[in-house]
Amino acid sequence: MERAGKALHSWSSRFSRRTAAPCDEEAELRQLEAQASPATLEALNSTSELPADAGQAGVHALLQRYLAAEKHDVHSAAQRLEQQAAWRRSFGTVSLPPAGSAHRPLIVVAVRKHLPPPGGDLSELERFVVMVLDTAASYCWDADGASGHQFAALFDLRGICRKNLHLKAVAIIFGLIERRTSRQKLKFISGEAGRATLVQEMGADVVPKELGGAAAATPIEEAVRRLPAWQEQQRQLAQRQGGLGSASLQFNGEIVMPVAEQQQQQEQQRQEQWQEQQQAAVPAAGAAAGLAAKAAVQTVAAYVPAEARRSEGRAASAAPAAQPSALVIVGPSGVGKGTLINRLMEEQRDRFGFSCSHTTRPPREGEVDGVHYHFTTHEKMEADIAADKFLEYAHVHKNIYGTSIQAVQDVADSGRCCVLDIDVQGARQVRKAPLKAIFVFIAPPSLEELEHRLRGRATDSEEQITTRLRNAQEELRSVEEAGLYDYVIVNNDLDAAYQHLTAVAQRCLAGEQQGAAPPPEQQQVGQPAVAAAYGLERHRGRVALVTGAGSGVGWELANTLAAAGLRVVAVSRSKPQLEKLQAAVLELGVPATEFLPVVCDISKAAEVQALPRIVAKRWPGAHINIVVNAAAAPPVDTSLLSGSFEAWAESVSTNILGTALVTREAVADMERHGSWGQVVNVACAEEGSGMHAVSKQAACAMAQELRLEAAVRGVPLRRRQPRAPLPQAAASSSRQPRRYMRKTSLRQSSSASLRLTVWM
Ligand SMILES: Nc1nc2c(ncn2[C@@H]2O[C@H](COP(=O)(O)OP(=O)(O)O)[C@@H](O)[C@H]2O)c(=O)[nH]1
Ligand SMILES: Nc1ncnc2c1ncn2[C@@H]1O[C@H](COP(=O)(O)OP(=O)(O)O)[C@@H](O)[C@H]1O
Repeated sequence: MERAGKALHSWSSRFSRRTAAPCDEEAELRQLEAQASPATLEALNSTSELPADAGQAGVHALLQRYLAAEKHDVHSAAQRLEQQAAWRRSFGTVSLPPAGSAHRPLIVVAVRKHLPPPGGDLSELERFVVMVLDTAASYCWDADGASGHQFAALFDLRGICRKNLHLKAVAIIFGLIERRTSRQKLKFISGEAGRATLVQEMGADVVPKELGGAAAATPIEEAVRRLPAWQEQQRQLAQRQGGLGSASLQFNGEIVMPVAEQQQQQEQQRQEQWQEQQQAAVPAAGAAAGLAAKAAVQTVAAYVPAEARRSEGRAASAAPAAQPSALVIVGPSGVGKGTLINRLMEEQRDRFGFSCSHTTRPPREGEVDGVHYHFTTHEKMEADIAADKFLEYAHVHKNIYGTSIQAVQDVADSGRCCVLDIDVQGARQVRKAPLKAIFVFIAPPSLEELEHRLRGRATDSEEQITTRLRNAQEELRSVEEAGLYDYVIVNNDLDAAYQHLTAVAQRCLAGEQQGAAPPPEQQQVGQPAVAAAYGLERHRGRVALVTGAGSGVGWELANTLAAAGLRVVAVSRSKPQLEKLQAAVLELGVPATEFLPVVCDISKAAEVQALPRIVAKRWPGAHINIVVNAAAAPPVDTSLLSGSFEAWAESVSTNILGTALVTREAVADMERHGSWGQVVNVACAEEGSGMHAVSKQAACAMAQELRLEAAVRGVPLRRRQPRAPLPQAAASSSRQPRRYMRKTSLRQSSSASLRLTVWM
């Protein structure tokens, strides 16, 4: 409050210094207030332009700003004020779910051409988006976790097209969203199917009518005023219903974005066509070498994503378009997993099949062998485990439980989505296995309620209940494990929990896979001697993305890295060049599964953003480890005095912006996976002339900026000399190899979730 007051004071005093002639401010203010509509004045109280708690003084300071902007013409200031207010009202809506609904409130921001108000400045837009996100965030991280409210923000981009695109405004919005949300929480929705998913996931009572729901939406500014009362009402309701007992169960909300459909579809189609061609071209013999040779991989092959199966030499046509992902349900005993799963099975038996586990625990009354469990003995189970028959197994509540590979295979063979009910230890193992799956943790509203349900079920002895409750506390803590679960569903109201579960289950049917599975064990390929020659041994099996791979240094580096046994993503605008490179790489004996050529224009954000997805699709569980920025526009016609504007623009957009885009997306991919990596910028400050030289100097300066930004994020910097010069192959290009690289390393000091090395 005090800080807000000070900020306001300094802001308004700055303003008063800028005011031209002294005038009767009081009288002007009164006139302006008289001319403005009461609704507009009322809305100013909660405007995002003011620091919180700015009060009446803040509103007056704001009105003074309008007066100053209109050179103290009260009538114009009033008009401008109304214009701004109308713009703000049109900006978006909030729909608050009715009391007792399990759905989260939805903020819908309509992104349109007139994003900034007529003549308005972009900083207001920035403040507005911040307010929307902050409102969403503050409710996501609800202080005591009692109400468990989560907001979702939906940025409706359907009104945007090439003709009316206000690029800077959209860039501001995306920048702010990216900084304030984890990408896992960001979803892109498009088309009719997307809309249906939106209604299903968010609930018809919060999705506005125009998006297919049934909610009446309120303008954002008005809803913001109603929020405290609404939240209080929900909190009281939650308290009456028992509340969410464990603070550890808080998790944040999601940002949902419908994107300009056409653009997304085109981009997707282009990438998919290319990928299809590449995958069809994979020769069977070489491909098999690239697959993990674990028993589980071969046996649950139906779950290995289609592209990997194709590369095993099976007929592509034999595989359905989207193999469902498995649905892994985890949660403490008595939370309601069985109840939820049974309902899913009853309602959608033709789509979902239960993986019947093995257990050494004796059957409960009514349990049927081969239906609820395969009941077995310790000896038999241990022998089967030793014989590698299990995908996972664990000692739970003093018994052994396990999922046999056969159980999953049986369901997969029937073409249905396989549902697993397993404990936390089992979930960790399945995460590491190459099984395409979505992981859901079912949480109780409170430990008391859990105990109540366990006793109410009347299937366990007092001793068993005590063991199960003790274990439950440990199991609940697993919710915080990074990358373990994709969704947490609190089973308070059974119908609401079931509705959430079915929404997730639909994603399984669509073959979606989420989360950050660690890379499966990889068979080492490539030539150890090549790797050793360039000091690349420790990078073998890692994913290196090389831009500018169609020619020159990029070509040579892609070639060499692939030969050394790295998985190479070769990026170029030229498909014919990539085809030639692919042929050359395969000739070196590199398995086709380890080389992924991608046609991509690195100066186009949408295309670059697709790269991590393409990598994950080709190598499930893997992500970009190394990025080599070797792309550069041709240094032709770039003279500063006589060159063409088009050539300058190409130099800047490829050499500077493209390099920055690829770096940002690659580092984000590393960060998402809590992993370390390298960024290699192939640049030399003294290279070329004209705009080309300027762009290369800028690429060098980028290293310094990267270090600064990384330092701000708490990633300390350490300079290091390169251990090895550029691969010899690169030396064959016209430049001296050593001058291409200056290497700097960034390391996180403690609890390293991100270690980043920058080479320049
Ligand atoms: N790891 C693993 N856990 C399992 C498997 N089958 C069941 N479980 C877990 O074992 C725990 C005890 O299951 P159960 O004896 O049926 O008791 P309930 O959960 O209280 O109904 C639960 O957490 C189950 O999710 C399995 O195949 N593997
Ligand atoms: N949302 C809920 N509200 C109240 N009781 C529930 C709810 N969900 C499940 N139950 C009850 O809790 C008990 C335990 O459920 P169960 O499905 O056996 O749990 P789990 O399979 O996770 O051990 C059952 O008696 C079930 O009817």
